[in-house]
This record gives sequence, C-alpha cells and structure tokens, in this order.
Amino acid sequence: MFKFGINSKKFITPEKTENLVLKNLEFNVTENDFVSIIGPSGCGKTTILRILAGFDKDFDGSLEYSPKSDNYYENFESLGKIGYIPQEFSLFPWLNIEKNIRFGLNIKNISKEDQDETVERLLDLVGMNEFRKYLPHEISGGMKQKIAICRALAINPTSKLIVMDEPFSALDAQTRNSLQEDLLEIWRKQKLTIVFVTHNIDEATFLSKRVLVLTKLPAKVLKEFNIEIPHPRDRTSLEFNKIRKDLLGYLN
Ligand SMILES: Nc1ncnc2c1ncn2[C@@H]1O[C@H](COP(=O)(O)OP(=O)(O)OP(=O)(O)O)[C@@H](O)[C@H]1O
Repeated sequence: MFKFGINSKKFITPEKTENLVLKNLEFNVTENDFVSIIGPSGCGKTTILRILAGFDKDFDGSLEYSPKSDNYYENFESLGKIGYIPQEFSLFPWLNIEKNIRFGLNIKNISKEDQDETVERLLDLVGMNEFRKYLPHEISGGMKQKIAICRALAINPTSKLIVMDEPFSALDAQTRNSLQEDLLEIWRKQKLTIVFVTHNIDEATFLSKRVLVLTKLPAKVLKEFNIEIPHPRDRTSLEFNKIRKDLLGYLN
C-alpha cells in the first residue's frame, strides 16, 4: 500500500543543537495490514505517526504510495483519508456523543441524511447507540476512546488508513482488553489498514499482523515480527507467550 522510507528526521533542540531522531528507517505497509510499532521510550514512534498523518513533512526521505507509486500525501492526506487517534481522549466536552461524531461531517458539508446514516452506522459499530445523548464526562474512558475511533472514521468516511498513538494506554487492563477486541472487529468490518504505536507487548501480540521493534535514537527497524496466530488469540497459549518473550528480548 505504501512504503515509508526516511533517510533522516531531525529536530532542533532548545540548545540549538540537532537531534537526529530517525535514520534510514524503512518499512512497508500493505492493504488491510495491522502493524504495531514498539521501541524504547523517546525513540521516535510518535514522530513516525505524525509524519504518516501529514502533520510533519519536514524530513529527508519519501513516502511512496503503491501500486501507483504516486505521492503518498496526494493519495491520503489531501483527500482527508487518514484517521489519527491520539493517546488522550480528544472529544469536545460540550458536545454530546452524537454531536461529537457529527462534528467533522458538518464541516465537510455532508447532507443531513448521509450524516444521520453515518452516525447510526458508527454508533452501532461500537455498540453505543443508547449513549448518544450523553456528554463525554458522563461516559467511561473506554467509551470515550470508542467514540474517538468513531469520530476518526466519520471524519474520513473513505478512510482506509488509521494511525493510533497508544490509544488505550490510559485505560485499566480490563477495559483495554475489551477495546482491543472491539478494535479488531472494526478493523475486520471496515477493512482498515492500521498503524498502531504501543508500549505494551501483550497488546502488540494480541492485535498485530506485524510488529516492528525500533532501536533507540536515532531509530531504525531492529526487527520485524510476523504474527501468524489466527484471531481470536488466546493470551495464555504457548505460541502467544513465545512471541511475547521474543519481542521482550528484542526490546531489551
Ligand atoms: N516538536 C518537537 N521538537 C523538538 N524535538 C521533538 C519534537 N517532537 C519530538 N521531539 C524529540 O524527538 C524524539 C522522539 O520523540 P517521540 O515523541 O517521537 O518519541 P516516542 O517514541 O513517541 O516517545 P514515547 O515512547 O516516550 O511516547 C525525542 O527526543 C523528542 O524530544
């Protein structure tokens, strides 16, 4: 689907020195992939997602969309086809759940009927129809993140690429596990392609088709794992724990 090839990505520090964050970092993402990125703290994972989402284009390298071998941003970003889901719940506190989902559709001048249809479909998708009139502070953290996912899907109705930056890290273990299952369901139903950053090895093993382990700064891909265990995955199985152990070995 696309090839990420960054020769270098630098930041200027407050001391006016160069901080080389990414160096010769390459990976491919295919249609309907689920790629997780793990690596030491501060190694540049968010920077990669910000580049993928089109928020930061100040780097040396290229993003190639295939099979057209066109410019990645022309295919994705300019058409508003990338959904970005940050770590923190990014809902408007003064709008109810339904209006939060509808917000992006309003600014895109989508007809009332099409908006209604999209809102219904997404609320059904995450099983939150009965909470449509609730305000964000009246629902749980896990629910908020489900609505954030709906909003990303609503804003980009033709979106196929979703990038997620530790979206479940603020949640308790039980909620996190159940949202992981919901996300896999959404990924399957919507035929999405997901690039997912996490610190949690269990989460990466449970969700991903592939896991990229990054080095410390300047980051490149240390190891790529293909996880071929069919879904639903059993977190207590031997094969699951073997992958978890291997990932941990590389991360350390
Ligand atoms: N806007 C910025 N200006 C200057 N330096 C930045 C900026 N954004 C990130 N950095 C630097 O880039 C490096 C990578 O940061 P980034 O947030 O991408 O890492 P990360 O792997 O996502 O971190 P964590 O695992 O802690 O969430 C850090 O050294 C950080 O200080």
